Amino acid sequence: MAYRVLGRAGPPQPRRARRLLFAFTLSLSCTYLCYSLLCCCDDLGQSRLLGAPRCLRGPSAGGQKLLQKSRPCDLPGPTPSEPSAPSAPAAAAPALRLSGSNHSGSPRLGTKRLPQALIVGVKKGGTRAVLEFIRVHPDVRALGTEPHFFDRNYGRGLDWYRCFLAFVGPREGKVRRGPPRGRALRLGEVPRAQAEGEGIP
Ligand SMILES: Nc1ncnc2c1ncn2[C@@H]1O[C@H](COP(=O)(O)OS(=O)(=O)O)[C@@H](OP(=O)(O)O)[C@H]1O
Repeated sequence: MAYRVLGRAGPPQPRRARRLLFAFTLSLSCTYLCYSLLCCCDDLGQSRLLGAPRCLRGPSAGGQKLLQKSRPCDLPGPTPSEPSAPSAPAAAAPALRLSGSNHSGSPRLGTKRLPQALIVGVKKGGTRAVLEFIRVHPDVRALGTEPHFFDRNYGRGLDWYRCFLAFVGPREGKVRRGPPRGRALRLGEVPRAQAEGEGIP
C-alpha cells in the first residue's frame, strides 16, 4: 500500500517538470519570435525601405562603449581605429553648414535632420532630467543615449552622427543629450559663432 501511494506520488513529478519545461521553452520561443518579427519590421520600415544605411541603436548596440567603437552606418569615412576628431570648435562651423544638403530617407516618412536643439550641461548637472521633461512632447524626437559626437567622434563626420538620429517629420524637432562643449563655452566661441550666423544648433 505504502509502495502504491509512493508509486503514485513519484512518477507525476518528473512528468510535470517536463511539462513545465516544455511550456517554458515554448513561451520563450514565442517571445523570441515576436521580438525578432518586431525588430525586423522596424528595420525594414526605418532603414531598408528608405535606402538608408542600417544603424546600430545606442542602448541595444551594447552600451556606450560599443557605441563609440562601432560604425553606426556603412558609410565612407574614418574607421573607429582612425585618429579621433579635430577639435570641435575649429571644424564645427564649415561642417555644420552642410546640414541642409545631405538628407537621407524618404520625405514621406520623414528625414534624418540634424538636431534643432542640444542640451548642454556639466556632468551631474541634471541634463537627463531636462531631456526627459522635453521629450514628453509628442513632436520631440530625442536620442536615448549619448553619441559623444562633438567630443569623441567628430572626425567620423555628420553622416555618422546623422545615422543615430531618428526620422522626423516636417513638424518635428529632436533633442540630443550630450556632454557639454566645455572648451567652446569657456572661450565664448559658440555664442560668437551663433551671433555671426554660423548655424550651430
Ligand atoms: N531637479 C533636480 N534637482 C536636483 N538634482 C537633480 C534634479 N534632476 C536631476 N538631478 C540629479 O542630477 C544627477 C544626474 O545628472 P545628469 O543627468 O547630468 O547625469 S550625468 O552626468 O549625465 O551622469 C542625478 O544625481 P545623482 O543621483 O547624485 O547621480 C540626479 O539625481
